[in-house]
Amino acid sequence: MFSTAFLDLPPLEGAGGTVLLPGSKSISNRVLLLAALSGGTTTVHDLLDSDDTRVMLAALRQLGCGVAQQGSTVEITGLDGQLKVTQADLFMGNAGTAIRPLTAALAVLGGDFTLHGVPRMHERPIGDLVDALRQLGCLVAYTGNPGYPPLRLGGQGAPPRLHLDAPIRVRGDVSSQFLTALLMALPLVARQDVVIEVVGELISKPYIEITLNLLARFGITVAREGWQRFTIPAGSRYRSPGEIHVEADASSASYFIALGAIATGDSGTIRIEGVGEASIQGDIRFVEAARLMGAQVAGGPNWLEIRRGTWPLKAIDLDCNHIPDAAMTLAVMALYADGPTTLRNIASWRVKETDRIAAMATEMRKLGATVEEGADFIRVQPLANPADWRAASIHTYDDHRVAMCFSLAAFNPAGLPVRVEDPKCVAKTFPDYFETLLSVSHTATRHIPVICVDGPTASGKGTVAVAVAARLGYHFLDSGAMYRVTALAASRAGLAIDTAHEAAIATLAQTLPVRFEGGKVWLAGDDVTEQIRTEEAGMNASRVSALPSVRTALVALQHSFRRLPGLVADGRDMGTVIFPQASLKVYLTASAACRAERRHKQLISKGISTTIDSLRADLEARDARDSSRSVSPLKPAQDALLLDNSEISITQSVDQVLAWWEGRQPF
Ligand SMILES: Nc1ncnc2c1ncn2[C@@H]1O[C@H](COP(=O)(O)OP(=O)(O)OP(=O)(O)O)[C@@H](O)[C@H]1O
Ligand SMILES: Nc1ccn([C@H]2C[C@H](O)[C@@H](COP(=O)(O)O)O2)c(=O)n1
Repeated sequence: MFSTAFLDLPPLEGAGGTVLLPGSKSISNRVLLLAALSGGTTTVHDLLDSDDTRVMLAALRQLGCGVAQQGSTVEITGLDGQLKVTQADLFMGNAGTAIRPLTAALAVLGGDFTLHGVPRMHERPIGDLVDALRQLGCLVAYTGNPGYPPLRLGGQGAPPRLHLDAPIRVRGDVSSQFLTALLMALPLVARQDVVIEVVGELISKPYIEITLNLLARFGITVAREGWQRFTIPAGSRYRSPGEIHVEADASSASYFIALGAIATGDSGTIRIEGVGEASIQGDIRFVEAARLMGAQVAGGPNWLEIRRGTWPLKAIDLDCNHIPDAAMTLAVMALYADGPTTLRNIASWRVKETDRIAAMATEMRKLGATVEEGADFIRVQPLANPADWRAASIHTYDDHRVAMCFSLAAFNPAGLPVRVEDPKCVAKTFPDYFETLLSVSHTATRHIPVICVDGPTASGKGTVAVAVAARLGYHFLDSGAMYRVTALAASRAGLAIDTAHEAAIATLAQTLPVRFEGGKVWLAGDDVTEQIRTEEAGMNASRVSALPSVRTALVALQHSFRRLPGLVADGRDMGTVIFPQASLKVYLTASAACRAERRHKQLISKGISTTIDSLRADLEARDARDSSRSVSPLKPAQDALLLDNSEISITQSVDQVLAWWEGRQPF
């Protein structure tokens, strides 16, 4: 997951490949609660691992359920319809799919519970559900603003006396989750037939279909008359199915369906695995909307393949009540359409993670689009000409879907980058969204930004480059490590590091079995991270790096680090030879005295005893060799910015490089 303050997506062009999507949030949280309310153990496969499912799992643990997790498989040992713990304070984060059904289940079971969440959760309405529960005889109190969490349930010791004779009326026109909550809670107390009547036009019906489908898997068959009246039969009792698989998330699939429709087709198709046309999730009908806009979509029971069809996309005018979450993706697709697109009947967007109509309109305007918004619709004018697009920093409102949707703007024909603020907000449903997107997206190499940090030994290049890469979410290339590993490989092969063995060492370097992984360096399966860090290894690296054929042999390996979303490269010739077109080049230096002192401290902290004088002599010798060799000598690139950090801290050095970088961005 990208935990950076922002993620700059370079302009993207093509896309192709296979994506395996995380499990559906709606199914995951429903299944967890149903398993918790059933008796025995339910093994849940392919569970989504996200903020919202973690919130649910934590609550279930607090309530006394057994939770054993191994990767994406979780075993839940349920409560068999009885409370084990009768008092708890439950944190619900911003998970609507957790707070609503838990509120209903705990309210009918009795006990004394408080449920609260993040500030935005306390702005999301829950009054219609509370009204229905109070009608039923449950004790529910608002401890903050009336109509919104936090809530206190029960508190009077004995379980509530429920009035089950009359139909329980619940509004269905604000959120279908209130009905879902009742449908999941009432089987716990169905000593007689229990009837729920929906007041108003029920929105998001496909989510109710998911609920009914999953209830059936757990032994509850609900009778339905249209979408107004639901009956839970007397004697209903939860029965675990033993094992259950969670489908991949159809709403998450929408971004990759859109990607296939937008990205230039010559890179092949986008294949999605884990969800297909037979999905029980309502958002699978996004496929129909994407086809209307011109996408070519083929599919099977649990896979989809998408490629670009009509281009530009076709504008649509669509009632999106049946696909409220995925419809946000259509709004960004509309930027690539042949006319204005209107998405209607989306009032529920206003009470989601953020006011999504306002958020989408505001952020699309930043991209240059003309957007009209109403209480329950949004109309988007396409950005027909490349010149109409603007580079924008997209605010994401702690809303995973805003972040994911706007990543698609990086395919703009103007070749502009897009900044996505707070990219970690995707953790709500798809923690690795950006990694997945970038793994199937392509762009011209020249679009992938590179920051070069060159300089003499112990100037702090590595330290600064690693920190800059971490702040930007970029890859990091430690080119010195390649020469160090080559020197080690040569000595393991019994080759003296001299011109007589240049060809043999270059051949070794060409196929060097080296791997850089999680801060570790592996040579043919051996962890050589520490071994290549000694002063002797540095000196050998300096010698090997003076051999021209060895340098040539390592060029392709260094270039291979230039991957999306960007690279920070540290070395001696990054800016002069390896990445001469880099977007920013920094030449980092410090006085020899200062560098010797730093290296001394570094080695002492590792328990290696040495003297400052000998270190200074070594590093001056190394500088001399690196600067005077015939090929790619150490020197600042002509267009490098010089930073002498003798008198400034690491933080100041990093901030300076980032400030220079920021100064070159168009946002
Ligand atoms: N202002 C500073 N900027 C960067 N590093 C500093 C600074 N002050 C102290 N250091 C320390 O200097 C030491 C040397 O830094 P580092 O290993 O990053 O240098 P380097 O240039 O990559 O060296 P080499 O070329 O030998 O790999 C580190 O222990 C680092 O923490
Ligand atoms: N781009 C590079 C990187 C390194 N070298 C050589 C010269 C150095 O003395 C040696 C070790 O580098 P370090 O790990 O200390 O950065 O490798 C080079 O020639 N070109």
